[in-house]
Amino acid sequence: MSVYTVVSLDAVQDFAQRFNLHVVALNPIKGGIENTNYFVTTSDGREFVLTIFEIIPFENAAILAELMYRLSTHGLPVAVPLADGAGQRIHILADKPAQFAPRLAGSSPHLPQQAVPTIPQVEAVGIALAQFHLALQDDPLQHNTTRQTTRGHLWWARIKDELRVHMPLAHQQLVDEVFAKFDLIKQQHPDRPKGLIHADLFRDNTLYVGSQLSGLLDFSEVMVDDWLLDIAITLNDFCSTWDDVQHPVALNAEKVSIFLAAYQHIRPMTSDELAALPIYLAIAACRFWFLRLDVASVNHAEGRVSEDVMEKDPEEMRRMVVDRLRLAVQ
Ligand SMILES: Nc1ncnc2c1ncn2[C@@H]1O[C@H](COP(=O)(O)OP(=O)(O)OP(=O)(O)O)[C@@H](O)[C@H]1O
Ligand SMILES: N[C@@H](CCO)C(=O)O
Repeated sequence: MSVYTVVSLDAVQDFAQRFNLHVVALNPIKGGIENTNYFVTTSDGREFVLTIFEIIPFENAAILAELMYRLSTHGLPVAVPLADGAGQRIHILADKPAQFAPRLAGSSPHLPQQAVPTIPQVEAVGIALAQFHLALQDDPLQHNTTRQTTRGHLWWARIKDELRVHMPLAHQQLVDEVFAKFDLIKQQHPDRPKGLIHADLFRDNTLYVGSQLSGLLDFSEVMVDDWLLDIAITLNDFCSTWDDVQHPVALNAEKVSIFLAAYQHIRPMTSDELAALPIYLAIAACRFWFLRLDVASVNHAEGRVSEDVMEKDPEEMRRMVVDRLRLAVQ
C-alpha cells in the first residue's frame, strides 16, 4: 500500500465541493508505488478515486488528464478525471496536484496469482494495447507527454550508470550484456514504429470484469517510444508463469502466442519488430529492475518506511532479465 500524503476526511470533503460531491468515506488504496490514492465514497453511494500526484508537476498532471479524456473518446476504458465548473480537471490538495476520477468496475488479474490472467484476459489486453497505440497517433498531444514523463529517456540514460556502479560484478556484466545486445539488434532491425506508449501496463494497472477489460489505469509513465517496448513490458507481465514456484518469471508459450496474435489483429508488427522482440523483453525487464531499485533507494533516502508504502521486488525483475536474455541469445 502506498499512502505518502495523508489527508483528512474534512480536507477531502472541502476538495470535493468543487465537483458538487459530498464525501462520506475515504479509504487508502493498496497497490501503487508512485502516487497516493484513496477510494472515496459519496453520500449518493458513488465511488471515486482521489489521486495525489507525488512526483509529477501540475502541468503534467493536466496533460495526463486531457490524454485520458481523448483516449476515452476512442472507446478505451480509462478513468477521465472530473472537471469542475470551469472545465479544470487538476486541482491542488495538500500542496500537490490532485484529481478525482470515477472508480472503474472490476479487479486486477494478479491475485490469486495461480489462476490469472486467463487466456481471454491476455487476449483482451493485447487488443487494447494495440488500440491504444493507434488511437492518438495523429494527435499533437502525444508530443507534450514526452516532456512530462518522470522516467522518460533522460531517466533511462542516467539511471543505468547510477545503479551499475553499486552492483556486484555479476550484475554489472548482466547489464552490459543486455545493453550491448540491445544496441546491436536495434541497428540490425530499424523498422520499429514509434508512438505513445503506456510504459507500465502490468496486470495491476488493468481491471477486468470476468474476461472483459474494464479499466486501463495509471498512465503516469506514458511517453513516445518504440511501440515494441510497450509490447514487451505488457507481455512480460501478462505472459509469465507466475504460478510456477521453480521459475515464476519464465514465459508461458500459449499466452505469448495469444497475446501477439490479439495485438496483431489490430496492428500487425513489422518483421523487424518480431525479430527484435526477444531483446526488448530483456530490456523491458531491465527497465523495471532499475525502476524498483530506484524506488527503494528514493524511499530509503526520504525516510519512507511506513507499512503504507509498498515496494516491489527488484530481484524478481533481475531474474526475468536473465531468463529473457537467454531467449535473446538463442
Ligand atoms: N479509476 C480507478 N478505478 C478503480 N481502481 C483504481 C482506479 N485508479 C486506481 N485504482 C486502484 O488503485 C491502484 C493504484 O493506482 P495506480 O496504479 O494509479 O497507482 P500509482 O501509485 O500511481 O501507480 P504505480 O505504482 O503502478 O506507478 C490500482 O492498482 C487500482 O487497484
Ligand atoms: N509496474 C511497476 C511499478 C511502477 O509503476 C513494477 O512492477 O515495478
